[in-house]
Amino acid sequence: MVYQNGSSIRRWVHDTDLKSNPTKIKSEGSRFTILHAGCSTGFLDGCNNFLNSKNNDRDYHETMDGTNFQNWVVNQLIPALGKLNQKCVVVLDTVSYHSYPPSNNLETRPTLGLPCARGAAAHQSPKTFHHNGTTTHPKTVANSLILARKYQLRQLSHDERTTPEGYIHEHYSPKSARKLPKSRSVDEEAPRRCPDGTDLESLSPRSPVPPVPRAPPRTKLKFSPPPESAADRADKGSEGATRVSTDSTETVECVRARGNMFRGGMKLKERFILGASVAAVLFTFLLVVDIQMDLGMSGHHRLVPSHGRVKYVQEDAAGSAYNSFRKRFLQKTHSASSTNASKESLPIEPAPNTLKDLSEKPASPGKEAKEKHDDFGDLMDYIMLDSAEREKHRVEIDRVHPVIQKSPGWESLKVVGNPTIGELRKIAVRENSTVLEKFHLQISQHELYPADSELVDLLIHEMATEPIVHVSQKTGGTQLKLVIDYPNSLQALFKPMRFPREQQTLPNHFYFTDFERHNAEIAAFHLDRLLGFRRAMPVTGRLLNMTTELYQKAEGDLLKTFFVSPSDNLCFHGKCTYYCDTSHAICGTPDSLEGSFAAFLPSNEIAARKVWRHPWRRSYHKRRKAQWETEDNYCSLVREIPPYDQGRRLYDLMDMAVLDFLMGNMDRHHYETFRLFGNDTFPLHLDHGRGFGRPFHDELSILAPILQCCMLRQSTLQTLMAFHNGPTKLGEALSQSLAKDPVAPVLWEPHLEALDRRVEIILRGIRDCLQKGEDLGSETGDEDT
Ligand SMILES: Nc1ncnc2c1ncn2[C@@H]1O[C@H](COP(=O)(O)OP(=O)(O)OP(=O)(O)O)[C@@H](O)[C@H]1O
Ligand SMILES: [Mn+2]
Repeated sequence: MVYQNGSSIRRWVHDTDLKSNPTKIKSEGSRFTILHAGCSTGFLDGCNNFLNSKNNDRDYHETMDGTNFQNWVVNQLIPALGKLNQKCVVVLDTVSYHSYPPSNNLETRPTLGLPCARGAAAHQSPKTFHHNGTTTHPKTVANSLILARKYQLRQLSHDERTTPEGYIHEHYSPKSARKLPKSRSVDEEAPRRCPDGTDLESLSPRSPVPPVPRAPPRTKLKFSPPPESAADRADKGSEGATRVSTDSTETVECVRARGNMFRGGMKLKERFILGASVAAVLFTFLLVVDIQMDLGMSGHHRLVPSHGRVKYVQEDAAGSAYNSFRKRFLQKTHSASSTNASKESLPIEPAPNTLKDLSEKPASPGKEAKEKHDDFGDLMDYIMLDSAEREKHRVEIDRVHPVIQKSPGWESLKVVGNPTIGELRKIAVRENSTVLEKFHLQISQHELYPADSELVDLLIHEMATEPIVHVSQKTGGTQLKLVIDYPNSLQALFKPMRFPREQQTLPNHFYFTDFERHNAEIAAFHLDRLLGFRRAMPVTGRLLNMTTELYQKAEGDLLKTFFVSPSDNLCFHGKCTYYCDTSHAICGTPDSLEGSFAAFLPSNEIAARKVWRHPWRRSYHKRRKAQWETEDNYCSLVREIPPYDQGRRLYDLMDMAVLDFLMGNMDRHHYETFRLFGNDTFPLHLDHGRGFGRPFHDELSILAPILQCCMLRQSTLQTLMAFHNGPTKLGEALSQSLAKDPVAPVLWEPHLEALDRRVEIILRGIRDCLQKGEDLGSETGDEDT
């Protein structure tokens, strides 16, 4: 069936088309049913039959019925087959109108259309598919190729109707979806006979067809989780193929026995080969489609063959410091996490009247906090060792690389050999250079700004207070972002507030379907600075007057998307790949709107950026796992590949993992560096909108780089230890830093508490790495941790 305007419910979405909005098709238009026959050389001439549907209620039986089908067979198919001048096998599925007149009684139904084409399918029990969530329509279970294919298409299209944002665009009955087309076990019991009851054997005086080898009946096939592997699919496919060949064989026999329309002298072997090759071609097609659709959201990575076989995580895999830490961690915090889980179960916490109320509440996990403070003295001792002693320790524990590393000399490089953009581009700071220009020119190979930078505060102040002169939409990325122009070429990237601070990640949302939070962008900048990374552009919050500062400064397409909501709030939705429609509009109260303003990065002319795929990127597919989740020694693979094989980059990824773990950001798919600094430069910390979503849950998998590689930059470890041992804990420090922001309090209190808890978890992970080394003597094949 084809819909005039495409179907809003059933759609094939190509990988490259994933960003388009499947809900866009509002009206499907007329529906056409196309009847055709094809073979290895293409569609048969004169076999096309286009039926304009009588209704649009998705039940095509109003249009397509036994009469139409028989007319088509008699008037089009048979003459077309005749013209071929060779013997043919016709493969059909088991829908009711292939037998005429239609009858629900499968056993007694006369088969006037194509007498024997139904094969043994009629003996199987009916199966229920759900259409459109409302009607239930009984069909026979697929045992022919075409129905087997239909089944798989449904399975695929269900997956792919899920946008990268995870929304499913059709009501889909998981019950029916999870049922596999029944295996041949039913057929095997059924006598080999034609559907009208005639015994096939009795019809055929010749020796019976030799049994076709079949795949052994599958005991159980899993769908999700764990994800269906390529091997599963291959199995399933071969099963389908076998079934088809069997059916075709039976069909051929019936046809021959009756001397019916397909009388001919084609050898049985040829027929079998023909049937099997048709099945193989279709199966290959299905597999290709499956692979294409399941590719990630973007591009390929040298580490990951795009359609590489998905392996399952082996919990006890050798070399998996990450898994062992996770196990130990989960054991230790089992009781604590159950209380957290209950807090999490509410999508939105009953918000306290004000955030102040909340901070006055006694801290809930007090009991644990009162436990003896672990100062991680052992880690401190390790830090104190000189390199010779560390080397000794390293040899003692048979480790191939040090856990904690003074970064290869880059701290000293910061002073010497740390060129700035201004120096490399030979652009001097002028008297009348703007603050943002000055900021851009001082960005250096190793950091965005020095610890004592005055420009950062100036920049933040300007972005928060300067008048807005122009507003336009930023292209790129998936969410709505605005480019804000101020006087003196100051520019900022604006992300609007969409949800209240207390809004948590919805329990059933994936990280890639999580909300974007403007306050996370602000807090991430402050956190990055506190941790001494200085790899995030300065961000400030600001309360806008939507009428005067957005609406009046916007133009063109953006302007057209402004409207007044039923509650008289001013709203707009802009144009973007997702969430840019009326139902995802950004609304003021009535026209004040909060947002984050990030200082704009230097233009491409001054400092172009290179985009890198993050080696520990998640799969962005709800059932697929990424390679790092399944590969025992993933880190050693990464270590071999430039730029991770030398210099600072791998240590920088560990830092990024620290930052992301602290704020619970799982959305680190790519990162960017400035090209002009080469490879030995820092990755920019950009895009933190999905951080700070689950304050009661600590997502250990974000620490995978650190725990799999067992490495951390020493300066980062020292910073974490300093926050852990006080006097000022990280949560407190962040709270103080954020207090100056115009939209303070920026974070909901539980996020600040989470920070201190997470600092300790990182330290425990590092300790685990060091200690695990000592256990190595008793374990085999674990040298790499
Ligand atoms: N401060 C900035 N100044 C200029 N460009 C920026 C800035 N921050 C980000 N960008 C650019 O805009 C792109 C999109 O930004 P960002 O990743 O924050 O948005 P997003 O909608 O979350 O994107 P995605 O959906 O790809 O995660 C970035 O890849 C980056 O190249
Ligand atoms: Mn993003």
